[in-house]
Amino acid sequence: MRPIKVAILGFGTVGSGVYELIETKQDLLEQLLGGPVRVDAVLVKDVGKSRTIHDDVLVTDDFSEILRLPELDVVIEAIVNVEPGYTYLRRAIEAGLYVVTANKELFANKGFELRQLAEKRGVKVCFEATVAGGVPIIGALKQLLRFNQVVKVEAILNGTMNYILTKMREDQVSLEEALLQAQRLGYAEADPANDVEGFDVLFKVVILLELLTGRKIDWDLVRCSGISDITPADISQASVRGERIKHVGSLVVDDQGQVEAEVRPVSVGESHKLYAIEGVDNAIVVTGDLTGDLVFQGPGAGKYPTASIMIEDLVSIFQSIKKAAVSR
Ligand SMILES: NC(=O)C1=CN([C@@H]2O[C@H](COP(=O)(O)OP(=O)(O)OC[C@H]3O[C@@H](n4cnc5c(N)ncnc54)[C@H](OP(=O)(O)O)[C@@H]3O)[C@@H](O)[C@H]2O)C=CC1
Ligand SMILES: N[C@@H](CC=O)C(=O)O
Repeated sequence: MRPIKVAILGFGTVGSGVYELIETKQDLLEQLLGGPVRVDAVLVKDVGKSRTIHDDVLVTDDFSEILRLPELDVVIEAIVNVEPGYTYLRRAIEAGLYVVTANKELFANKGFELRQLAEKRGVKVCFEATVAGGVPIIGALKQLLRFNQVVKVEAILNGTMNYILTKMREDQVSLEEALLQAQRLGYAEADPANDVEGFDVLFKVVILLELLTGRKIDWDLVRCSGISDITPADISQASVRGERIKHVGSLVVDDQGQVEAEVRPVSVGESHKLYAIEGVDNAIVVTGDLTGDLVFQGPGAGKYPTASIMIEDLVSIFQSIKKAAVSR
C-alpha cells in the first residue's frame, strides 16, 4: 500500500504533537492502516522559526504549494482564528482531500458549511479535537444519537479555566499566575482571552449544539461569561460553603429540537458531578432520554492528548475507506 500522505497546518503545541506522534508511532500506524503515514508538508506563519522537522518535509507559508503536492490525502489543521484556516479547508475539500481539525473557533463559525461541502465532495471532515481536547465526546455523542435522544449536556469544557480555578483554590495563586502556568503547559489559546472570557467554551457549545440538532446555530442564543471577574475571595467563600467554583457550559434540547444554552461560572456543591473535576481535566455530563446521566472525563487540553485524538480521527477515516474497499 502506498503511504497515506499528510500535510499539517500549524506547528505549535498541537501541530508539532501530531508530527511527533506520526514520526514515533509508525509501527502502530502501519498495523492499524496497512501502510505507513508520511508527513509531506507543514504550513506555518513564520517559516524562519527554528523547528525540528526532517529536511525532506516541505515547510511553507503558502497553502497553494500544499495543494500542488502529488497524491496528498489529508490535511490536519491546528492553526488559530477562523481565517485563513476556513479558506484553506474549503480549498482542501474542493480538491478532494480529507480534513481533520482541532480549530474550534473556525469550526463553530464555519463547521456547518464545511461539513455540507465535504458531503457534496464525498470526503470527511473530522473534528473530535475541537471539543474537550483528549476526551472523545464527539464520537460518543454520534454513537448515542443513533437511538437515545440527548436532552441535556452540562460540562467543564476548558482545561485552562479549570486549571486556573483549581490552582487559585489549592495554591492560593492569582488568576494571572495560574494562567501563566497554563500557558507554559500548552493548555491556553494563542489569545488567552478566548479562555478566560469564556469564548472557547462558547465555540465548543455551538459545535455540540450543531451536532445534536443537525442545524446551524444562532450564537445569540447562548449567554456567555468567563472567569475574569472571579476573585480569590469568591473562591474562598465558596470553600466555606463547601462548594467549588467551576466554569460550566450547559445546553438543553427539547423534543421539538428547541435549544437553550449558557456558558458561565457556577458554584457547585460536593454532590454535583462536576465538583471533583480538577486541573486540566474536562468532564461532560450527557443526559440521554433512555440512558440517564453519562459522565465522560479526561484531559481537556495539552499537546499529546489533543494530537493523539486528531490521529484517532485520521485512523478512523482511513480504516473506513479500507473497509468500504473490501466490501465492494
Ligand atoms: N493547545 C491545546 O491544548 C488545544 C488547542 N486546540 C486548538 O488547536 C489549534 C492550535 O492550537 P495550539 O497548537 O495550541 O496553538 P499554537 O499557538 O501553539 O500554534 C499555532 C500554530 O499555527 C500557526 N499559525 C498561526 N496563524 C497562522 C497563519 N495565518 N497561517 C499559517 N499558520 C499559522 C503558527 O505558526 P508559527 O509557528 O509560524 O507561529 C503555529 O505554528 C487552535 O485552533 C486551538 O484552539 C484544540 C484543542 C486543544
Ligand atoms: N485552551 C483550550 C484548549 C483546548 O481546547 C482549553 O484550555 O481547553
